[in-house]
Amino acid sequence: MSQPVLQTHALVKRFGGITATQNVSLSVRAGARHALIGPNGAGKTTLINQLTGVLAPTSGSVVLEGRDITALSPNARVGLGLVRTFQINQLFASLTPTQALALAVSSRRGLAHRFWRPLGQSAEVAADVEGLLQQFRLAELADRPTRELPYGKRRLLEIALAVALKPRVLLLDEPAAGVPAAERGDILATVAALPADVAVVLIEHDMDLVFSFADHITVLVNGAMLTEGAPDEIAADPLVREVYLGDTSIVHAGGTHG
Ligand SMILES: Nc1ncnc2c1ncn2[C@@H]1O[C@H](COP(=O)(O)OP(=O)(O)OP(=O)(O)O)[C@@H](O)[C@H]1O
Repeated sequence: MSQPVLQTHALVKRFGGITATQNVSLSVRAGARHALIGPNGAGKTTLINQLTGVLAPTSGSVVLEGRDITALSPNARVGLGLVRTFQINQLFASLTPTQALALAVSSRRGLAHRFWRPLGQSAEVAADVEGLLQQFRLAELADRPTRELPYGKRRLLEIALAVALKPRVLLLDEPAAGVPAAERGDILATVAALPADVAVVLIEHDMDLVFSFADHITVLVNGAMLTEGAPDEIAADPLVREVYLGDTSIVHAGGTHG
């Protein structure tokens, strides 16, 4: 068993009378493929926001590689290797994938102030960018403005931008959401091929993706951890099936992959 790389200890988040995170103690091992699932309103987004530092917990702590990061800003956490996927904003939409990735790679390498020099001046940056374009199946569209890319390719670029920062822990929030069926294969394949030494925490409603990807699943219900375990244990768990009653996807996914 590898060491935990990311942990929460008795995390609690209250919004007025609502407890959106109830005493959650999560442990993500180095290199894990860890999925967080739960019905709508289970508290997945609230938990991720406390991991990234967007939300401060009411009580409890977040620990990255043994270091308490509960009080650190989102940027400081990225610097320590806790990275979530970017939403491509207006600025990035006007850049090409090559330019956007060069910006991300340069910022990791501490060269951001030199980014606006013509590309190619830093051979190391160019090599990193080329590798990411290949890895994320973006090479053919590398020099088109991002806003012209098919939706699935934009989602791939979002993951590539996060990977460009060389995370220790990568938080993937619904990478396949809204992606048309024809483009989903690319997402599944690239997510499956993420570097083995990076721990990946996936939030996803698509149970086929969850069960094809995860080696460990934590189930949240009403802000609390209902259970966790290997995918086959989760798929066979009567409590989990009860929570998903009426949602046959988990039964189907467990039967297919579990
Ligand atoms: N800023 C907020 N203020 C008040 N209540 C909130 C806030 N954010 C979330 N909540 C509440 O906390 C609970 C958990 O919400 P959260 O969005 O974390 O769930 P989720 O599992 O991500 O749901 P979904 O799968 O629908 O995105 C819900 O009851 C929600 O209404």
